[in-house]
Amino acid sequence: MSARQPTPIISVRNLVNRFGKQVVHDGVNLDVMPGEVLGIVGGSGTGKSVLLRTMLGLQRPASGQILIEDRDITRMSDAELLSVKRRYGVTFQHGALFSSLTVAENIQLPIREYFDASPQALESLTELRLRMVGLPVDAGGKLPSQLSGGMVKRAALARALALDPALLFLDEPTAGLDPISAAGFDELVTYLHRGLKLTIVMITHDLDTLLATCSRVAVLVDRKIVVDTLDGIMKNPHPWIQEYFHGPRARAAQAAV
Ligand SMILES: Nc1ncnc2c1ncn2[C@@H]1O[C@H](COP(=O)(O)OP(=O)(O)OP(=O)(O)O)[C@@H](O)[C@H]1O
Repeated sequence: MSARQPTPIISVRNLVNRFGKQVVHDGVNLDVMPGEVLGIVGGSGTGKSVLLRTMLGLQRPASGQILIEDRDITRMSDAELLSVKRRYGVTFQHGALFSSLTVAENIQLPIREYFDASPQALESLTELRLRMVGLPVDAGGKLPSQLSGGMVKRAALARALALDPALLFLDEPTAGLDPISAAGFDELVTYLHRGLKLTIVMITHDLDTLLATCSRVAVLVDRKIVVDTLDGIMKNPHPWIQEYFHGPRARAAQAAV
């Protein structure tokens, strides 16, 4: 008797996205399996952000399906979509936190949106999330502008984890960080993935991050997607994939692992 394949937590089927005459995705298929860390890479302008926005239900595709836990979000009403959104956390590359709110207020925002929590419950949840991402509790009282770049990324992660999601989307989580802070963030992602059994989908340009954290990689090339294990993708003969994984910068990253 063969073991049953687990159901994908996200299934992207025949996705087409276009803007006017420009076709960005032309039949993209992608399964995200529960508990995996999937990295999405691709050259500039290949449609990584558009894919992320479509998977998050922020943008409707020209055609195709996005099934999250077997429900097609492209056909949902706004109210249904809101209940799905509660199940995942996101950190965006830009506009991570509201600058006029303290870190604690930022973390509490998604909780207040869905629950009528008491001030004590909000405070202890905030403290827990800050500790989970390796921030001191007093960071909660600061404004984002009073934190370092690495701390802002951690605070954004704390907010993404506020509702205890099963699924986490990270958009360029280490962009703009120095190599030591980036490596620290990679360790944190791996620790949270193992400890919380999270499924993580991450867009990244950072090969170090990809090698340190991801079990499978999806590469956007020629308006389609190629998905494989790290070992498998490195053997893929596509010229862009070969350059990305075996070019001069790639060799330096792999030597460092
Ligand atoms: N709202 C929009 N209107 C028109 N064109 C858009 C829109 N959003 C994205 N595009 C186009 O779609 C293509 C893919 O954009 P996207 O931002 O997804 O690329 P990316 O792979 O994330 O790039 P980068 O790595 O540089 O961030 C680009 O050519 C972009 O100009």
